Formats: sequence, structure tokens, C-alpha cells
Amino acid sequence: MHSVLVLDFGSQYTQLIARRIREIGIYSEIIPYNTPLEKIREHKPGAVILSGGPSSVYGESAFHPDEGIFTLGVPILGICYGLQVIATHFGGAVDASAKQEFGRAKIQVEEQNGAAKSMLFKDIPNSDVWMSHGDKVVRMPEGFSVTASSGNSEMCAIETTGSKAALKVYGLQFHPEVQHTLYGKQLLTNFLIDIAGLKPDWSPKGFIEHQIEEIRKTAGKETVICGISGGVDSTVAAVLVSKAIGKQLHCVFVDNGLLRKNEAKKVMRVLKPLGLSVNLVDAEDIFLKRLKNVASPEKKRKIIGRTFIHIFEEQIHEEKFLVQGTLYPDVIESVSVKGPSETIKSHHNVGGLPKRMKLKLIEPLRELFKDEVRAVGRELGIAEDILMRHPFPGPGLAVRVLGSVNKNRLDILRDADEIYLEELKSSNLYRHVWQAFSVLLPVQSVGVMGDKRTYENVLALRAVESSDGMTADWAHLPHDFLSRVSNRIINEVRGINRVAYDISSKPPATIEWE
Ligand SMILES: Nc1ncnc2c1ncn2[C@@H]1O[C@H](COP(=O)(O)OP(=O)(O)OP(=O)(O)O)[C@@H](O)[C@H]1O
Ligand SMILES: O=c1[nH]c(=O)c2[nH+]cn([C@@H]3O[C@H](COP(=O)(O)O)[C@@H](O)[C@H]3O)c2[nH]1
Ligand SMILES: NC(=O)CC[C@H](N)C(=O)O
Ligand SMILES: [Mg+2]
Repeated sequence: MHSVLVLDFGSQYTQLIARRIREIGIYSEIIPYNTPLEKIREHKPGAVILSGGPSSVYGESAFHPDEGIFTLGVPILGICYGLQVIATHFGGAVDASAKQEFGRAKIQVEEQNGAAKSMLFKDIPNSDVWMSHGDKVVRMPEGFSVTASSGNSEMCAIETTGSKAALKVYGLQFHPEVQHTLYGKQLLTNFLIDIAGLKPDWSPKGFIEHQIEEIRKTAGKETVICGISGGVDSTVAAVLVSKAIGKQLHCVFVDNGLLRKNEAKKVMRVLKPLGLSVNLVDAEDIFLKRLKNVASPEKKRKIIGRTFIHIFEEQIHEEKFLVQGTLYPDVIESVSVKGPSETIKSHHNVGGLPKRMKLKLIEPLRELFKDEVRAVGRELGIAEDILMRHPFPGPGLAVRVLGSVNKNRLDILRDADEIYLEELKSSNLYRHVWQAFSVLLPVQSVGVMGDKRTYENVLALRAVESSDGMTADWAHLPHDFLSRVSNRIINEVRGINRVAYDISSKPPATIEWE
């Protein structure tokens, strides 16, 4: 199976390029813009795409690829900054444009004999495209011709022609990967299928078959351990590995006392039909003991992370491999040219584990996006209830009971959260939001219940819409729904006399409160 390599020059849209290619049914991977030619060759790419990027090709700190890519012998498509890289490499010139162009523009497709001159524009009329640039090609590179133009960029689409035609190098000033470019997907399809001759053969079924083979090769006869949370990623990873090596896989589910109401039991019940061997470890006491009187969010997160590792280590006997449900967005973050960003919160992670214990990793989902993981899960026969679950953070309710955590406060939160989730499901709203949960505030307020003064806790409800958890907006849940949930919680949960709804987006807030 050939893949498409996307060289990342730091565009905000790089992930989107990979995403669109996957939607066409072709495998794609993102690699840093400066990956050496030998490394690129190892991927055996069927086509290469150069992404956009914030720098200017003529600037001192411009990003340049290994020039050897132009000798790979596969079609190359440069988008925006990628086009500008191509233009300068082949002897053209790029300069700051008098007029910057952000947003919608209309392209004029060059015609020949009543059809588009370029195969890239097959079945694409003059139409709206999305632009985001301040530089433009001001002198054509040699051996190229213009295939489309826009009001502001006469050389909006160019490609090799004549004696250079066989090189199949294409450049676009606009962004075909964004939804606002009406025929963007058609253009990418033309490039990948008609020009590069790739086959759209990515399917969950093919993926599963391929991974099963790979996992068998990697694991051999060794035993393998997997931390399972009942969440989407670890469940799909575990079922896939178990399909490959059956009884060699041992799963560990840690009840850290920070799970939702009856979650340990529920998770064990839903995992049962999947035929996995799951060891439930009751570690509530140790987690709560270590968290006692700790109020700082970062301290809590670190204690939980460490305790997870500690419990996990006790469960490892002769295993040589560790299964992780790492997804593609996790991988991309570590290769992006943007480099490491500031730590906003320390995500609990089993990631520290392998080095310390010399466990080797099996990460069958590391090339997938979340919705693709769900599609693979569906193909594996995993129930929709598991696949459509909202993400749940490893530190669980410890980051939703603000301030210091104890069993009493956790129980109050569990009771309230159960009502909220129950109502979301029965009102058919659960699937329409990315994530919803309750937060117990370290604040008391005065109320009056049955003529009596109360002085009790405040609970916040949170629901967000998001596509990847990186940015989010608060969900505009119907007022009568919120009012019903609030009534039920105040009436049914002892210890809460006031409910608030969180109307902050991310950024500047985050999804979780701690
Ligand atoms: N209670 C737990 N017991 C054992 N392992 C856990 C537990 N919670 C988290 N993990 C491990 O940490 C990893 C990361 O957790 P994370 O919440 O990101 O993924 P997930 O739970 O598999 O899926 P989702 O994002 O849908 O919640 C899991 O894949 C799992 O291996
Ligand atoms: O596995 C996890 N371990 C963690 O430590 C963690 N912290 C936050 N989250 C989840 O990540 C998404 C983004 O959350 P934030 O906006 O709060 O950073 C949201 O979906 C959060 O629920 C975590 N997931
Ligand atoms: N989006 C881009 O790739 C921008 C490329 C370049 N920095 C410009 O402004 O033209
Ligand atoms: Mg989880």
C-alpha cells in the first residue's frame, strides 16, 4: 500500500490535508519539512505534498526541504508556501505582494479544447477557493505553465510542462484542503488518483487485516499487557490486539476511585462480550490516600500519573510488550515544526512507562484519527455504546472535584453527574456534544429548601462542541433541558443547592476545569 507524504512547513492546515487524503481512501502521513531524502524514500511514497507555512521563501529563516525530493520520481503538489518553494527551486521568483489575500477568491481555470488544460482541474469549473497568503509568485519558473489564475495571483496554479512534464510537479496558491474551496476534494482526488495513479484502498477492514499480521509478527509468542479504561482508544486497541494474539494479551483496568458512578462494574460488563481477559485492580484506597489534602491541580495530576505507573508495575510479570491506544493527533503533535508548546496541564499518561521498564510498544492506532478508530471499532463488532462514549480523562473525577478530593465529595459529584448524563441520553443530546460532565466547585452558597436555610455546594455543568478537543465552544443546550437537570440535581443530590452552566469556550478556558 502506497502512502502520500505531507511535508509539514508549519501550516495550520497540515492535519486537514492528511485528513482529506484519508477521506479519499488513501493513506497519508505527515513528516517534518526537513526530513532527509533517505528517510523519505523509506516510506515509499506514491506522491508528496508540500504544505503551506508561515515563513517567506526569501526570508533568512525560511524552511527548505531536502532538494532531492524533486528527484524522487513521484508527483509533487505544493500548496501555498509549498508552491513558493517549488517556484524558487525551479528558478522562478517569489516576492511580498502589494495586496495580501485572506479568504475567498475566485479562480479562472485555463482551458484547452473545451476542457481544463490541466488534469489537476478535471471537472472543476471557475469557482471559489480559499486563500491565505501575503507573498506570491512574480516570475514563472522555467518549464512551467499557468493552469489557473485569480484576481490577485496570475500564477495561482502552475505545473511542469514540455520537456519537464514528466516531473509532474504542481503548485497551488490556494488551499484545496479547506472546506471553503468548493472543488478542493475533487482537485486532491484528481491529483492522487488520476495523476499519481494511487488506489483508494484504505478501509477499516483492510486496516484490521494488515494490523493483525503486523501485531503477530511483532509479538511472536510473547505476552502483552494493555491498560484498559473502557474508553474508545484503549478498547479498540485491545480488541484488535486480542484478535491477533488471543490469550497472549492481558488487560488491566485500574479502579482508581476516581471513576463515575458504578463505572468499574459497567465497564467490566460491557467489556465482557468482547472476550478480553481483563484484570480489575481495586486501587481506590491508595489513590485517595495519596490525594488527601492536595489541592493544586498540577500536584494532583502528577500524583495520579505516578500512582498509575506504580499500580501498573505491580501487574507486570513476564510481559514484553505494552499496548497503547495512541492516535495520530498525538503523534503529529510531536513532529510538528511548531515545536514543543507550553505545558498547560500535565496529562496523565502511561507514556513514561516503556523506557523505565523496557517494555516495547504496540500502538496499532497510531496512524488513525478518532473517527477512523471508531470505524475500525465498528468493523471489529464493538458496541456503539462504547464507541460513541465521550472522552474521559485518566485523572477522572479528581480534576472535576476542584481543590482537595475525598470520597464524600467524589460521591456527591458522582450522583449529580449521573443525573446529567442520564438526562442527556434520554433527551438524545449525548451524541450531539463532544463531551459533557459536572464539576463540583469548592464554593458554598446559601439557599432555602423547605423553609430551611441551606449552606451547600455549587455544581457547574459543562458541555462542549469540538472536533478534536484542541478548541471548543460551549454547547447551547436547550433551556428547558438545563432547567430539568438543575431541578433534579438540587432535589435528588444531598449537598448541592445551586447549579451553574459553564459558558466559556476553549481558548481562553480549557475543557476540564483543572
Ligand atoms: N482506569 C484505567 N485503567 C487502566 N488504564 C487506563 C485507565 N485510564 C486510562 N488508562 C490508560 O491510559 C490511556 C490514555 O487514556 P485516554 O483517556 O487518553 O484514552 P482512552 O481512555 O482509551 O480513550 P478515551 O479518550 O475515549 O477516553 C488509555 O488508553 C489506557 O491505556
Ligand atoms: O487522557 C487524558 N488525560 C488527561 O490527563 C487529560 N486532561 C484532559 N483530558 C481531556 O483532553 C481534552 C482536552 O482537555 P483540556 O481542554 O481540559 O485540556 C478533554 O477531552 C479532556 O477531558 C485528558 N485526557
Ligand atoms: N499560507 C501560506 O502557506 C503562506 C505562505 C507565505 N508565508 C505567504 O504569506 O505567502
Ligand atoms: Mg479515557
